[in-house]
Amino acid sequence: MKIAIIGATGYGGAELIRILNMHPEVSIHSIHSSSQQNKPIHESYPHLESITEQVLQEIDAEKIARQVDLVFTATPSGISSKLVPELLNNGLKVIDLSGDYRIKNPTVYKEWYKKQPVDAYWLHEAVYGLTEWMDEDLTEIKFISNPGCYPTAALLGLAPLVKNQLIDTNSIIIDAKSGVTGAGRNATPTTHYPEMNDNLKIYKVNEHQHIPEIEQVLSEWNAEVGPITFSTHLVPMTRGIMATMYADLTKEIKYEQLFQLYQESYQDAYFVRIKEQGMFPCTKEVYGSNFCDISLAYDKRTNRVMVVSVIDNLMKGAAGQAVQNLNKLLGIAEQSGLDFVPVYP
Ligand SMILES: NC(=O)C1=CN([C@@H]2O[C@H](COP(=O)(O)OP(=O)(O)OC[C@H]3O[C@@H](n4cnc5c(N)ncnc54)[C@H](OP(=O)(O)O)[C@@H]3O)[C@@H](O)[C@H]2O)C=CC1
Ligand SMILES: CC(=O)N[C@@H](CCC(=O)OP(=O)(O)O)C(=O)O
Repeated sequence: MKIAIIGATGYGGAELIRILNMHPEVSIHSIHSSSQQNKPIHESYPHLESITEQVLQEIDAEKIARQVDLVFTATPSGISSKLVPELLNNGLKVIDLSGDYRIKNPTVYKEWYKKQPVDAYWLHEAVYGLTEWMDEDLTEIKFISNPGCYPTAALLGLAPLVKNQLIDTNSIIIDAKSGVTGAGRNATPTTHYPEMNDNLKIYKVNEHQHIPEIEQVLSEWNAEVGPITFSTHLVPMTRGIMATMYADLTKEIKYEQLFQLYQESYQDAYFVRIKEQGMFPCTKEVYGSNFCDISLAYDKRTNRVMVVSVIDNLMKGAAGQAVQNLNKLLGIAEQSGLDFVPVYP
């Protein structure tokens, strides 16, 4: 399949180039930028020099549609909302990495993103791409909205508990931490080195735009789920997300039963690895890979369960999951082009 990448100069776009270059069924026909046209991508990303000589091109939906079958839009929220309808109207398939098509209620999107929502028609067209929990036959799908990075880690960690009504749905607390690439390539006063190095920051308290995304999916799984508590922290590391989640169990249940439930829930999920008791995952064990590693603990004193879920935000949290979704769309093995060992240490 021939594909194009818009937003190729960003971290998500560069990661798409890296992994799609190794994909057996895909060729990257063109890469696009709104600000760096006619420049070779390796000027922005020297690590790509030997694998591509491609030059960044303008964003012209009609022209792209004549040349490729599918476009990845690794563009900011508020930009994808304008770009994607144009691409779809030209007959292209699209996998969008932004937050513009994840929230199904336009009023909720506007409240949390502080941006103009897209027309409800396009929200309806978008299939939410949390790959492990998608029921649709994706080979017929034209448009996938890739999940947010934090929601991916949190939802994969909570799914078995919520779907099986094992927790008090009003007791969910998600305490999440992210590496700085989660904020994109442009430095800001919050993310540049002297501010971030040797520092730990909590941010967007009770205001994070991923709150409604997580609540939307949890309540699709279990209608009783109410508002969640979700806190986000910036950690002085490049990649990685750890979501530590707590909830009250509705009945007494042994650790072994919980562990078995998680193993069964993810027995066919190549990229979700359930760790043995006491083997809590760390972000480095998934670094540069599409894996999500999950561990559980049960505190019998409080009857509370704790779930720890780690991903690489640029991979399973963005480009990796987008390629996993492409594989579903192509009807090929979900690990095609993604089957590599994490970088360690
Ligand atoms: N970083 C992460 O961990 C994750 C990111 N995401 C989402 O993925 C998307 C990309 O994120 P990320 O790569 O980190 O962001 P970056 O800020 O690193 O890159 C954003 C890209 O968007 C392009 N862009 C900016 N303005 C426009 C415009 N007006 N028209 C077209 N393109 C534009 C920029 O390229 P240029 O200026 O050259 O056009 C740049 O390539 C975002 O929606 C983000 O929220 C989702 C999950 C995780
Ligand atoms: C570390 C960091 O700043 N992370 C970003 C993730 C943003 C993102 O991925 O945005 P959408 O999913 O909404 O498009 C944040 O917390 O806002």
